[in-house]
Amino acid sequence: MPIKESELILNPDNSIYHLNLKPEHVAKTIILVGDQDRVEKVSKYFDRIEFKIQKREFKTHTGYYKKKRITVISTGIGPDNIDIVLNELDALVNIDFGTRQIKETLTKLHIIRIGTSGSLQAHIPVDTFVLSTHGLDINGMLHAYQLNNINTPDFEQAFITHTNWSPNKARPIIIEGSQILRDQLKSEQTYEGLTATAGGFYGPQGRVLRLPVQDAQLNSKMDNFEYNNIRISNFEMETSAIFGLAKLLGHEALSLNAIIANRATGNFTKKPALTIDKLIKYTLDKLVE
Ligand SMILES: O=P(O)(O)O[C@H]1O[C@H](CO)[C@@H](O)[C@H]1O
Ligand SMILES: O=c1cc[nH]c(=O)[nH]1
Repeated sequence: MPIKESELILNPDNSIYHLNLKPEHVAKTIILVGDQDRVEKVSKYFDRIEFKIQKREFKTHTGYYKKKRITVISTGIGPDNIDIVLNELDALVNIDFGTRQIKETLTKLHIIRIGTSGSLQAHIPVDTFVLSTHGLDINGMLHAYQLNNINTPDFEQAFITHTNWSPNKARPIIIEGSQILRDQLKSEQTYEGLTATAGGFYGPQGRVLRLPVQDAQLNSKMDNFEYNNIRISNFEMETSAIFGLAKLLGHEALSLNAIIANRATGNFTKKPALTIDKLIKYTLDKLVE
């Protein structure tokens, strides 16, 4: 059965609804960034840019870095946007837009997030890089899908018990990132850890300006949680959603974050642009090693 027009939505030019891309516009290696202004900060290092487009917060540049074809796309902020970007990217490579049928031979994408994040550990200072071995999903988006054993129930239960997680909030889900990409992208320059992905920047990450949060102790409970020598390293808003959807759809995904805030010590970087630029260059060079 062809997928209905209301479900697989194509624009009049046959590009996919939000990303505005056609299948020939995407490389098999995808870099995802949150901020649309970060797309140029990646593609300025390309030897050649073959395609550029933007719709809403979703800006795409495809080009070549040292002979490797790479697409860089901005996702905007949050796991809800990751639902759009991952589903549309997968459709671009794995659904025939002419017949509206799933292709018989599926294409596996390599998806790498280059983000910014707040460290939860005093020993992971600002201006360092964290590579996420796992994503801790506390925002709930992935519960819309059949998780098909991609998660780790014992690890999740240990976290729920340790934090006395409120049953009124979405059940936490823990998903491992790609081992292939981890081996490719790690080095002595990267800290490794479990990255918590929240559905908001303030209350959902324990920040208090004027509104009290449901559990004022949650961040300190998170920073001393440990399971099989894995600790929660950092907070941001996309990684677990990328890991979950990539795994369900059969893609490899990893996440690298520049640490711009340290929540344990309360400080914020004085040089966010420089640190992000270093992470971009680090990632591009690792991808072509
Ligand atoms: O800098 P990006 O990649 O957007 O990532 C982080 O910054 C945003 C919040 O300021 C969230 O998207 C968070 O995940
Ligand atoms: O603390 C932080 C810093 C960047 N992005 C986040 O989501 N949280």
